[in-house]
Amino acid sequence: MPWFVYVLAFFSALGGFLFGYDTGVVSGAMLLLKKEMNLNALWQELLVSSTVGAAALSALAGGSLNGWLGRRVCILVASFIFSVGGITLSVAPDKVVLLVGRIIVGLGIGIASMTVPVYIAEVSPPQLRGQLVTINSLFITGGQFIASVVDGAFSYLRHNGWRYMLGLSIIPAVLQFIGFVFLPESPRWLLQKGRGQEARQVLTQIRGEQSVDEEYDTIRTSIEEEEKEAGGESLVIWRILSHGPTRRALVVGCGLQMFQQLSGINTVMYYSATILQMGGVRDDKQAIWLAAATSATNFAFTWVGVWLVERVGRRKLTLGSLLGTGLSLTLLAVGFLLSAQNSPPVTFHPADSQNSTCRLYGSCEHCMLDPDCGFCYRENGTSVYDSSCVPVNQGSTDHAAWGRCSNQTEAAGSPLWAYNYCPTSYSWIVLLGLILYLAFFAPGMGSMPWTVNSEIYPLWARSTGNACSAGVNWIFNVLVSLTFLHVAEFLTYYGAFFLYTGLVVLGLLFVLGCLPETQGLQLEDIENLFTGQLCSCGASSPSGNRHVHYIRHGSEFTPADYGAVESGGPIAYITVSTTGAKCTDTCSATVQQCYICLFLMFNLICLFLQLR
Ligand SMILES: O[C@H]1[C@H](O)[C@@H](O)[C@H](O)[C@@H](O)[C@H]1O
Repeated sequence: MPWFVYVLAFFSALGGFLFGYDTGVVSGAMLLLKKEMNLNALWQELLVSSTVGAAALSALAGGSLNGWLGRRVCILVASFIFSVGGITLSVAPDKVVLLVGRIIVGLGIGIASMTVPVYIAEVSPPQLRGQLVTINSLFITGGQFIASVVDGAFSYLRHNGWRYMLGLSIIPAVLQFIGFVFLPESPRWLLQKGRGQEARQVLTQIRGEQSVDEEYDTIRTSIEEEEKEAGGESLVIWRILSHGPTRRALVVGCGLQMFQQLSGINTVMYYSATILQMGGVRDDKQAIWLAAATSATNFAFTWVGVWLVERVGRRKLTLGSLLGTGLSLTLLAVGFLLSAQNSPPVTFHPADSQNSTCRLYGSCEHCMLDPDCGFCYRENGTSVYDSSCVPVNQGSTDHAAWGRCSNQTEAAGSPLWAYNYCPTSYSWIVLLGLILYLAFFAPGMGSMPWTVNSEIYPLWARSTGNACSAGVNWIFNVLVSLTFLHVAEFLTYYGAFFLYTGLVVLGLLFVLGCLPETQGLQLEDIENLFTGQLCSCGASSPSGNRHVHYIRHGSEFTPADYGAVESGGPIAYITVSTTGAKCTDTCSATVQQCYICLFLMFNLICLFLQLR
């Protein structure tokens, strides 16, 4: 395979790296920022979620930008925005400029997240496409990993450390910008815009020695057919919704992105430090480094996805991943449940706690679920004693508002402060669940939604389809990560993780019924997988869904006639048809499973509410 396609994949995947870096780096930067700029909870939330919110908006807008300006220009625009954002953040004199910088970076992330997979898919040969697009996911998790290491390294720099953390993203952004000044546009986009000559040149450049005539003709014919079929001047999104196969592809693409976020990946990523603290890691620095180990696990297992995607295919990889993710979430939930059931009681009621609500809680579990309270205790080996529930300091959650935990010292025998977690001896189950969760999630659900979305839409709908699905990903990202603490407050930690398990089960049914296998097919052939009913997609596979009819003078060939075809017998024509066979059976079974699942989830939630 010519090396040039790898160069293209590398430079475009730098967009994925920036996506991962900028979303990952903020947690460590926030630890320093909140002290240096005296940020209250609202400002901290604003600085974290403004980026994700801006990414959602720009991903949605990126669709028209992509169709209009092309993939290359969009990647150039995104890397320019990343550079401006990085510079703004690193020189920010106050929190308002910081907020502006975070919004600028978010705009870049949104455009990159929807353009890069499309560009890579369009320049890749079919047999390598899955692997090359999955490299983008590898760069996302790689960016998150490097961000956590940078966070760890600069956390020792009390003053201005955050400037380096946030500003370092300028390097890959500038590198990508310079690279794309010289790299070519997607040949498919060029052909769509009627720039056939340039498209042929680019294709020849990317494919090296190989002849490009066949590929060029396939793309051109399919664009001509698409134009006839999908024609009209109406809005692309409207054309997608009124054209059966693309509508189904959109449902599958958005559904996958939604379930990726609903399986709770970003609560696990953002709250890994809390989960690790439950595991007994109390030191801030140690927690930061262990959080780096969490993102390293996510990164390491994304490699497994890159390795497996062209071996087992997208469908099996996603199904296996969802199954493992569901089981690990159950383990996480059980770990939290056991910790809650064995939560240390409150044994000490300080005299000055009279008018605080914290004094009402009888155990650490209830105390830590209230964001205004924390648990102050002493420890003797594994047993907890002299424990109280007291208000947290509003300026920093590292201390109590008053009393023995308000002025912590490292001295032996001094009381310990736990905010957001409880000391427990079941934390190893939670840690094991966390590692297994990432090991199963990363290779499939972490990367396949991006990979599958880059290939399931016909060219005319590709930019808009990817914009919508990336937008859905970001919207659910905000929803899940912003609601986690409230969900945990209402359902407890174990309830929240049981809820994610239920959602993963729904995702499993969705993938089982709706995700076709796209491995090895030309981008132009994939639309055919969506011609049947939505729920029959799962029955399709590149070979399984194709029924070849050899027809001679109106009658079908028998296997005995096969030789006649090969020896040039009297064949009238051959049709290759894609079928949505067994739709009704699969469909009603899937619907039934969905109802049962919803019913079970409802029961589980009721049970937790009663348990509380
Ligand atoms: O595919 C990525 C990846 O799995 C990341 O770890 C996660 O933070 C993103 O939200 C997701 O889109």
